[in-house]
Amino acid sequence: MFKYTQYENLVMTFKLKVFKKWFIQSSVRANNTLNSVSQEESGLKNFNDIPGPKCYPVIGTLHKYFPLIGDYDAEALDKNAWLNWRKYGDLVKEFPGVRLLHVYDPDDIASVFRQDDRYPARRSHVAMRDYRLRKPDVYNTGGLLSTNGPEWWKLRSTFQKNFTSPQSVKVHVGSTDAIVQELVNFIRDSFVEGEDFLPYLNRLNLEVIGLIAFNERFNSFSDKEQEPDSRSSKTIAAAFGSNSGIMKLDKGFLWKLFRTPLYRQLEESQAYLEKTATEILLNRVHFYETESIQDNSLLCSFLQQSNIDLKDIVGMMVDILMAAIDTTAYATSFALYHLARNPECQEKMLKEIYALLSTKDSGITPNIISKAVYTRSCVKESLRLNPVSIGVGRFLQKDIILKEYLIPAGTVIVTQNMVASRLPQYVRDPMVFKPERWIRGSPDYENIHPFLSLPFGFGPRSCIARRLAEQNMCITLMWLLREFELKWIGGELGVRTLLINKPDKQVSLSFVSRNI
Ligand code: HEM
Repeated sequence: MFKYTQYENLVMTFKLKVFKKWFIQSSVRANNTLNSVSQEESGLKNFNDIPGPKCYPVIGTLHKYFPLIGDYDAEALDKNAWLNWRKYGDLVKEFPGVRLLHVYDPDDIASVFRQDDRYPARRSHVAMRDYRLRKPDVYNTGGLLSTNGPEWWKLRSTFQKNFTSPQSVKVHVGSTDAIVQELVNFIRDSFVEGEDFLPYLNRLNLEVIGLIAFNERFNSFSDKEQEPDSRSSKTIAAAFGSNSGIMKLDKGFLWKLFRTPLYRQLEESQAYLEKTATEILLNRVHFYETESIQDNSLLCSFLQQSNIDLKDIVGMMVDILMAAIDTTAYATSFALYHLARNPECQEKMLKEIYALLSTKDSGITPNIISKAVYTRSCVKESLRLNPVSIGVGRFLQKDIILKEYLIPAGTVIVTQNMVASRLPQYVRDPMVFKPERWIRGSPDYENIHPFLSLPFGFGPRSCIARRLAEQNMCITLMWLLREFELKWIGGELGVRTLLINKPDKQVSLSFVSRNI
């Protein structure tokens, strides 16, 4: 009979322990979750061991954001993120009121998205959600931006049909083209060199989204509408007023106790957007009832679906006004900045435009956009260097593993794509604006990690209007370059991180007519 010696017993126990650890770790890796497995047994490292700034009871790492004593600037999150990466590495934990993890390595970013839930969640727009849920006469939900879970999917699947399909986006090329011509005429007739160009890009994008989404013209380039108390000026201000407070309110808690000035700013700007949306909606409902005329607007398509509640349409219209104007205007500002500062890229893009748009009378078509490879690469490259958001936020709904650490459910993840996209280990000469790096067949083509630059997010929760936004940017850039030589007459342009990344200085462009 086989007899264990003491020594054999010890070896067997050790082997069993190693096997158990290996078995648990590999089953965890296979399932990518740890729901039923004790972390200690798995040998995974604890979340609290992830490096990060010092955390105190109650305030966590919020002290870093306090004026005077803190070394973080709440409006320079890109810089904070870069400093954190230098100091702590590829994973950085923080506790600014919630358990937060910054993720820099694109392999880890891929891992976050691959392990994402069926209903990917974000923890953002919390105060806006609170505001909307307190107005059940106007809204059914907190809206697409702030809602999570099956309720989010119900909204998303209802509204996304006409946003996302290539066919439904191409329908809007002609109308966008016509509005960009209004901007071109405005620059020729009225733009004064030295003025900030950003407000006019806001007007352009209000006009474009007004027409595409609601079949509504704001006439924002008219003298009357340029007045501060006009409908277009107030709508643009309300969209900014809503967006600019979101992130600070997400981090804070005082607004839960009383109406802080920032919460009141949010209330007022939401109320204005809501008023604009409701007026447009009521006009349209009446119009469609009496005229039964069809148009290509998103609103018309929403109204054609019998199962949509009008309150959900109001919520979606407000979300559109909030999400469309500043984002596209900032993204276009940075693209113009990079093109103006890189005359050789401007030349190449112009060559492509001349080949595709031989005369000024030719309109841009979907076919032209699909052939405008260099233009599209300029958009991509500009969004790599200057994405509208520093990264993508996700609220973990199950435990996941990153770099041998157990990241528990309930953690807020921020993928730091902007910082990573500017690191030499991932991109050659990362700070150089080089559209060719995206063009297959070009000697400068680089096989860039697919999770490095994610300006529109990723997966089922990614930007609902990605195609539309890219199309609008291409049309704007093509006409501005076709008509004018761009020169940058300002200083280096950085970002203010106000949920979305606003240029930190005025957009100082000189437009020299080409007359060809
Ligand atoms: C260059 C312009 C734009 C950029 C860079 C951009 C970027 C983004 C990003 C990064 C997200 C979060 C994605 C994620 O969590 O995975 C997002 C979400 C969203 N965007 Fe955009 N966006 C742009 C333009 C627009 C426009 C024009 C609209 C509306 C017409 C819009 C509507 C939305 C909405 C409603 C969401 C929330 C989607 C959801 O939660 O299901 N965006 N966008």
